[in-house]
Parts: sequence; C-alpha cells; structure tokens
Amino acid sequence: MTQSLTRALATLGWKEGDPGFWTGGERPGRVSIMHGSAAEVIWFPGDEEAETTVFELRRDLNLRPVAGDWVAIEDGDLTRVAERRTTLKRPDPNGKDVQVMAAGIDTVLIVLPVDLGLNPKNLERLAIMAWDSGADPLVVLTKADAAESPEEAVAEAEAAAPGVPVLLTSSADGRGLDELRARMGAGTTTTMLGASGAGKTSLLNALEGHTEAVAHVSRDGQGRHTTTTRKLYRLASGGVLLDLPGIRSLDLLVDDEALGETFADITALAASCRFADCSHEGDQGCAVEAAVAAGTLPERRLASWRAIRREMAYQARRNDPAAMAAERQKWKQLSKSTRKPR
Ligand SMILES: Nc1nc2c(ncn2[C@@H]2O[C@H](COP(=O)(O)OP(=O)(O)OP(=O)(O)O)[C@@H](O)[C@H]2O)c(=O)[nH]1
Ligand SMILES: [Zn+2]
Repeated sequence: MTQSLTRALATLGWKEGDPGFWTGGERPGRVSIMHGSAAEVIWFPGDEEAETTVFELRRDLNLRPVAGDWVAIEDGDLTRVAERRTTLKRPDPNGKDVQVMAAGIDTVLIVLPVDLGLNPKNLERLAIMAWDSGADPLVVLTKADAAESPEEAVAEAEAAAPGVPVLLTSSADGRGLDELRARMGAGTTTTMLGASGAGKTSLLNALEGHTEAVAHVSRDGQGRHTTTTRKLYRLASGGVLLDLPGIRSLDLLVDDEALGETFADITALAASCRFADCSHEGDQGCAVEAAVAAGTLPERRLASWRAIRREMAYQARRNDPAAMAAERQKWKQLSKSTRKPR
C-alpha cells in the first residue's frame, strides 16, 4: 500500500497496520449510508482523491453491507464486503433475525442528558448494547450546563456502568469537548447511541464548531426534528463519526457476557454465591442478595439486572420456536395439574 493511500484511508477511519482486504485491481472504500438496496460509498479510485458513489448491490455479494463496512470496488462495481471486527445490532422488527445496524465501530458513545437528572436504566441498557457490539463504550453525559448537580449525575453513571469511562459535557458551554475530541483521533470510528433529544446532533455540531445542523433532519409526526439518515462524518479531530438514527426502541439483543460486563459489580458478587447457577432470586446462600441486605449493593441494581435477564430470556424464546413450544407445554401441564380433581 502506498503512503498516500494509507493517509487517505486514515481519513475514513482506517488504522495503520490494519491488513488490506482489497487485492489486485480492487480499490478500497467505506459505506457511509445505505439507500435501500444501494450503498453510498466513499472510496479512492486513485491514491489520494476520495469519490462518493452510490452502488447498486450485486446479488452474489458475500454480505449485505451496512454503514461503516469496508468494501472493495472493481470495474464500477461493489464486489466484496470486508470481514467485520465489530457489529452494532438489534433484533429485527419481525423478531426472528438480527439486524446489523453498523459495522467497524471502535467506540460507542452512550449519550444521556442530565439536565433533568440521569436515567440509569437507559444507561444500563445502552451499555449492554455497546459491550455486545465488541466496541468500547464511553458514557457522554450531555447538557451539564442545565443540570442542578452534574457531579451527582457523574457518580450515578459510574455506579450504573462500572468500568466504563464517564465524560461530562455541554454543547452550550463547551465543557468536556476537548477530552471527547482527543478520543476521536485519526484511525477511530465512533458512533452515538441515545434517545431522540439526548443532544447528539448538538454534540456533533459543537465538536465540529458548526452552528447549523450537520445532520439531515426532518420532522416526525409530532413535528419534532429527528435525525433520519445515517452518515459518515470525517471529524476535524481526525476520526470518523457514524451518525445513526436515535435508538428509539431499546430492544436488547445481547449475550450473558455483555450483561456480565455491564453489571460487573453483580458478576463479582455472584462468584461468592453458594450455587454456580444462582438466579439471585431467593436462592440459598446468595451473595448478591446478601449484599443488598447489607446495603453494599443498591437494590435498584439488582432489580435492573433481573429485568434485563427476564427480557433476554423472553427474546431468546421468541427467536427459538422449540423453546417457545416447551414454554407453552409447561403452561399446559401447569393448568392441567391445577385442574386435577381432588
Ligand atoms: N442546555 C442545553 N441544551 C442542549 C444541549 N445540547 C442539546 N440541547 C438541547 O436539547 C434538545 C435536543 O438536542 P438534539 O441535539 O437535537 O438531540 P438529538 O439527540 O440529536 O435528537 P435526535 O436528532 O432526535 O436524535 C435541543 O432543544 C437542544 O437545544 C446542551 O449542551 N445544553
Ligand atoms: Zn446469587
């Protein structure tokens, strides 16, 4: 690879030392946004000038590309999607499949407003989604200028997501933005998770020093502005930001490992439970419940953990017809036994 191509690719989030996935006559590029069955790609026909082209997808493509995917272009065609390092996903609306929303992300910003106080439940759920993607989560608290007690919000965030760095920011007075820029340098790809109104667009504008909206906005049914397109921004700090639409449904699609990482405090306590498969719900010798009783673990933490466990179990069943059938059978048995005459 030539030096100028290495430099050019770095502006798309390419890291020096990453293996090249394109060969021979292929040229490298990155998907900035999908338009139905077409991919908008920023790519390098030569070694320096980037070009943006919309490619219709070939039927024999190895993978259906998503925003953030690295792709190879050859003879005016998108010919290959590179292997993915990280994938941000959620359950498909049909409940059966996984929908990959974006790929190749290094850092997931969990964007939460603190003007009205922190919502730790949202933080826990978004943190699980972030861990599950394979990327590193970073909590970005927004609207610190309008918060009554921003330090309290930081402490609450640190308690809700142990081991995840927490950054206090304000797009209005600029605090925290330099630290955030420092984490979004050349060779990094970042995305933001957060509800509509969390302050994502304002944050991006403030980071880039714009005053007008950089994201495409449109109005939803209530006349509010919502970000509706996915875009790949090349930041002044050198990195890339993939702007995904607000995560409105906080549906989970995660594994036990991601849950364990988000609830590191409970995971550590669980090692001392008498039974390895302790459900921390009235089991004998449960160290987690003992910690709640002793006041060393907030009760709300265990309640969140249980709620997320239940939802994971529900989604696992929904995606698995055999488990669904077994569950129905169990209920049938149960209703039979209660109807048994004495
Ligand atoms: N006081 C204060 N208000 C802010 C700050 N950042 C954003 N806001 C306000 O919060 C509201 C929502 O901000 P947006 O940046 O549009 O939120 P968003 O997350 O991009 O929302 P969607 O585009 O719907 O996903 C706007 O009215 C902003 O003016 C901040 O740092 N301080
Ligand atoms: Zn236990």
